[in-house]
Amino acid sequence: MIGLEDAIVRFGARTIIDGLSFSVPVGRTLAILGPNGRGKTTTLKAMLGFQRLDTGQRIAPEIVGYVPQTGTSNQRYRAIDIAVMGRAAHLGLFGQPGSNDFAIAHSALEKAGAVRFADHFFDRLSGGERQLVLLARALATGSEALVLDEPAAALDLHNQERLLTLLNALRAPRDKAIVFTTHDPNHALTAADDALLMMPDGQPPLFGPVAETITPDHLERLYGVPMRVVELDGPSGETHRAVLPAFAGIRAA
Ligand SMILES: Nc1ncnc2c1ncn2[C@@H]1O[C@H](COP(=O)(O)OP(=O)(O)OP(=O)(O)O)[C@@H](O)[C@H]1O
Repeated sequence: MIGLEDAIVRFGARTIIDGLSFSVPVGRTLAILGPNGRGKTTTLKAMLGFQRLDTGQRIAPEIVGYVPQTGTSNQRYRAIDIAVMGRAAHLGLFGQPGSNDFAIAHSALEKAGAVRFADHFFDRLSGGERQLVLLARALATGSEALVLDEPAAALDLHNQERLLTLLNALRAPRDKAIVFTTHDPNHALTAADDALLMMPDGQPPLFGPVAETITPDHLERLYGVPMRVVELDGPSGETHRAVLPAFAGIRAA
């Protein structure tokens, strides 16, 4: 289980998180959505214990797999070395990773679809490739909780589809609590059970199953953009619901 209970976070005079409560049990996936600067990353950091709470409590297991937003790195580590860092919490203060830790890291790179650049230097990888390596590091922790900050942000459409397939593969055994942030409501519809909508202008957040939270009305309030629902045929004939901003229909000048 991972989440927050009555959490308040203030930066100076600004209250970014105001009495937020939600929890994600093992077996469920939560998508967090909200406008830029609303507090999604701050919420993840609060859950991870990287951000101090003014009041309230974090709920989290001792080890959490965390995939931060991709940053740059000038450290000359290979992808496999980054993945094996996920084992750090199991090694003790001066412990060195052994062959078992490297085997776990290698298998995590395989799961994340990043094994082909296991021996490449991290700082030479593209933003999307780095994100896959950081996902492997999170998987290598073996934690029952996985927290991903905008995992699709640097990915092209093909790799977004791969990431969503991967998130669903991680979700399928129902043995992890998974939390990810996204700016695309369709990612929530595709790969999450629940959604937390961090509404603007001091409005209370909405938390619940995606079928009840990812609706045009709520999304219009969330982003201030008119939204439409479209029904799409899936590969095996089933119907999928997708949401589109109305600007997707704007005629080009
Ligand atoms: N350590 C800090 N000190 C002061 N202000 C901060 C700090 N960290 C974040 N903020 C501010 O808190 C607000 C929320 O930031 P946060 O990164 O959580 O937003 P976000 O919803 O993840 O945004 P985005 O969608 O743009 O990534 C922003 O206005 C940010 O500038």
